[in-house]
Amino acid sequence: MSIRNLDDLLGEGVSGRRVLVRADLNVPLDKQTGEITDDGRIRAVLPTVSALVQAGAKVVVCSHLGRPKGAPDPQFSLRPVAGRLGELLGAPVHFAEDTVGDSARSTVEGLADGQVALLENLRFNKGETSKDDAERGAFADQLAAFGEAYVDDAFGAVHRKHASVYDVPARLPHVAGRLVLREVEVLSKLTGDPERPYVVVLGGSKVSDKLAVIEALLPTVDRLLIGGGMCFTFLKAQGHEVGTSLLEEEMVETCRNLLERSGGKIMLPVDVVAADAFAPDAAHDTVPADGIPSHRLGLDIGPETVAGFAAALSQAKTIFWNGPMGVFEMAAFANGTRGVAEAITKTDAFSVVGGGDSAAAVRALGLDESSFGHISTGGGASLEYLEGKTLPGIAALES
Ligand SMILES: Nc1ncnc2c1ncn2[C@@H]1O[C@H](COP(=O)(O)OP(=O)(O)O)[C@@H](O)[C@H]1O
Ligand SMILES: O=C(OP(=O)(O)O)[C@H](O)COP(=O)(O)O
Repeated sequence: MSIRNLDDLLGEGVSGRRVLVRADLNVPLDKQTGEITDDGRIRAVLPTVSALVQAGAKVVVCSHLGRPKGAPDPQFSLRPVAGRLGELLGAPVHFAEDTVGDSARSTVEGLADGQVALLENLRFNKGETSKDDAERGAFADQLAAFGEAYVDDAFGAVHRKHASVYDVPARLPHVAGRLVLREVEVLSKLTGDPERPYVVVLGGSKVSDKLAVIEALLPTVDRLLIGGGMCFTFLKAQGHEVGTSLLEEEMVETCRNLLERSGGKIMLPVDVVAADAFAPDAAHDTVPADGIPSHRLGLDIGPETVAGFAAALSQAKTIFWNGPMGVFEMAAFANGTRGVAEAITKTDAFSVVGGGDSAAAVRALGLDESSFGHISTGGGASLEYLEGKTLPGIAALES
């Protein structure tokens, strides 16, 4: 990568300088208690933050969490993340109650050398995600005022043309952090000439984001296995009823075209676990993929599908997996994700798992992380990288 990195910045000396770090601290939270259920993304940014602390910088960390709608929303506050980041760093993290307002200004001004602040959720501000260049730019001006240099370590968000990712680096000396550098190094192994068969597994719930990627990936992969919330739009495109499962009605036609042009590369579930409700204790059964009852929703792939996916994976020499196969957070619907993950660990393929929730699933299911070649912090970001797209966050670092 022909971009400057953290070592270049450290080499210039950062003692006493304010350094703005864009991190992806979008961690899963327990819906009831609000507690962090997986701190992998916080741990992933520690090498960068710790290096800056040790070098005596005043470190101002910013991130998004979830998808709030451009205004403060307490359920998406980064406050619990500040606590956890402080525990992991072994020093308190000063939390600003807003992102660019009075609290942020006084928190940043109060930082001593080697101290860390975390600003409140970037997406509490309309300017962060705005499609309007001027609106994004105005927010980027405010953010950039908090730093004398900018470090992008938010690999999970490099595919977003957002103010903190795309516009701030145009306003400050900028470098890639340790995580971004490592992710790009590993993923570039999959874009060159991956050893074949190359099998991609897709699931999760960000259906419309990821459907767009399939078209670009199809020519480069040998097999594409589709489960999770993704699969129902495809099953519908095959003419099956999907009950109340996750469905992108406006993408059904796109999926029909993809299936026609896929040359048989796409493998869909043959059975699914269909439940009465989106709840851990909901009544559920395994049903054929073409027989989902109208009042039920598919929350996992079934055992026959797992066996078929495992057989396809056993042949692979390169594997990329993004998106859980079911609602793994609920034990009743975790078997598909566990089955696919275990099948991946049994192969001798070079395997990459990408995505906040996919990585969290690997850990939550107690799988051995070292059985995978690489666990990426970005799902959508790694998919778009594999697509060969110029990612806004990377392009901004290059310029
Ligand atoms: N059949 C399904 N219906 C609804 N949600 C699902 C289904 N399968 C998986 N999910 C959900 O998808 C979420 C992860 O999706 P996504 O954000 O796309 O993955 P990642 O973060 O790994 O990129 C998980 O919270 C999981 O519960
Ligand atoms: O969780 C994320 O992406 P992922 O689910 O694709 O891994 C990133 O934090 C980006 O979040 P976004 O998809 O709301 O922009």
